[in-house]
Amino acid sequence: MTTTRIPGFYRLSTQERLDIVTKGRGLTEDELSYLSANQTLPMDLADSMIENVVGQISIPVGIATNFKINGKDTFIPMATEEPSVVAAASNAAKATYEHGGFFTSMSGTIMRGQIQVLNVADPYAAKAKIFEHKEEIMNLCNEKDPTLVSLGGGVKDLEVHIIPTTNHTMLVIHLIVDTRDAMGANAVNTMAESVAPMIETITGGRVLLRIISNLADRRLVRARAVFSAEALGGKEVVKDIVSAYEFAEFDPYRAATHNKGIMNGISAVVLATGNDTRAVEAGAHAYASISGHYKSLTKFEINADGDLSGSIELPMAVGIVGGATKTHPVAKASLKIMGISSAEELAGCIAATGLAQNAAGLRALASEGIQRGHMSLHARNLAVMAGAAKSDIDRIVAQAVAEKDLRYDRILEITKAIQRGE
Ligand SMILES: CC(C)(COP(=O)([O-])OP(=O)([O-])OC[C@H]1O[C@@H](n2cnc3c(N)ncnc32)[C@H](O)[C@@H]1OP(=O)([O-])[O-])[C@@H](O)C(=O)NCCC(=O)NCCSC(=O)C[C@@](C)(O)CC(=O)[O-]
Ligand SMILES: NC(=O)C1=CN([C@@H]2O[C@H](COP(=O)(O)OP(=O)(O)OC[C@H]3O[C@@H](n4cnc5c(N)ncnc54)[C@H](OP(=O)(O)O)[C@@H]3O)[C@@H](O)[C@H]2O)C=CC1
Repeated sequence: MTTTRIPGFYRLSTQERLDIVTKGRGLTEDELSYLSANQTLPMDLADSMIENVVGQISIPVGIATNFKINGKDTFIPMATEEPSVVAAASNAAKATYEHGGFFTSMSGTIMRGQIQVLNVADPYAAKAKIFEHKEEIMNLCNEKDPTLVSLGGGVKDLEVHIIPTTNHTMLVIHLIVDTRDAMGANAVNTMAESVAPMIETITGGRVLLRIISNLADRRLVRARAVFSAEALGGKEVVKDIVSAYEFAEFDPYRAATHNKGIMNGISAVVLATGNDTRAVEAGAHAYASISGHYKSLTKFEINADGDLSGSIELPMAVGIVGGATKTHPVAKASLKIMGISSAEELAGCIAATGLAQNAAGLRALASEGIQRGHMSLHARNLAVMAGAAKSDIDRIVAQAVAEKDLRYDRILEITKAIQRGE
């Protein structure tokens, strides 16, 4: 197994990095070409993915290093436009490596499909009738997806919720569906639509919406890791990181930013693997407020040795089949780079990345502040904006960092001075 603990990976050329990742992962010439040389999709493929296609936008894919997940060294592909995100994830993962890295678990691969029923005169009696017909309802749903059922998935149970609203009391039936290695929205929506007429006959009501819920609270992923106090800058920094976390736990204004930091990591891996970023983000934020109070998705504590003990828990509706996961060539290559063979394994890696990302952000915030690390990497973008030649970028950034002035105006001045030969 190739180690992911590769000091100075970021100082290598893109070709050297690609060679390391390819080694032992067996990427084919085609996969390599989509990842690096030929970065655009064939237009016919793009046109078959979404509607009204006129072009494509490329987002860089970086590899986060230093991740050991459930004992396995794992390269993490991250698709993001934001500088310092990949560096930060690698940095925090480095602090966990000697403590065994990240450990993950999953509550299952269960999604909920909701069927909204209106105009039911006697909702409690209708609820009882639904359960009398439970087997019939489940069988009809499962007939719609024999592949999923043959893989051990399909509808496993039903729930009936009675929801009083301003104008009506609604009956909402939940199909509890095991979607295995698929995210499952199409599979669940097909089932919910197909069973709607039967639900109307049983309840005497009118079915309106038939759709998956993105609050995937039966598809929870958990990850934990110990971050070395020494690597984080000492025991005082660890204490301050815990205080920073407590701020997010009790103040929604801070929690929104704290969780944004987590999603920097999560959405980047979700995107790199061709999964639905909106579905995961909606699930994460809904889960963060499930107690009625919007909170942190992570927890940070000080363990008995004085190191930082971090954990994360959130819904993770991602697949390795379905959606764009098998059609987008870079998504397929990303799964191969990670060495992933199940949706559950992918969810664990995504949660570990979110946890690392958050720990890195909090470490910076609780010590030197976010701007040094983030802005010194963002300064490269500013130099490009200022019209710098590629060969001048390192020099411009080094000068701005030395001056501790990373404003665009100053970078523009430095760029112009270098271009004048000064
Ligand atoms: C940026 C660093 C990592 C520098 O940190 P540093 O201490 O200067 O790094 P270092 O030179 O000591 O290197 C340590 C390790 O970091 C990695 N590393 C170091 N440099 C690079 C690089 N250029 N490219 C790739 N990887 C890099 C690399 O793994 C390296 O290990 P090594 O390879 O040497 O064994 C650090 O300052 C950091 O973690 N900052 C946090 C940045 C961050 O969180 N960015 C996210 C964007 S800001 C935001 O949106 C979220 C936020 C913060 O608002 C959320 C919140 O409020 O909670
Ligand atoms: N609210 C939301 O989040 C919504 C999201 N979406 C979109 O839905 C898409 C995801 O839906 P999804 O149902 O996952 O995609 P697909 O329908 O593309 O794939 C799921 C299907 O793949 C087949 N399959 C083959 N192997 C497996 C396996 N090992 N495990 C599970 N299924 C397998 C199954 O049956 P079979 O072979 O019979 O197809 C299954 O129904 C995403 O593109 C998402 O953006 C759509 C609507 C709403």
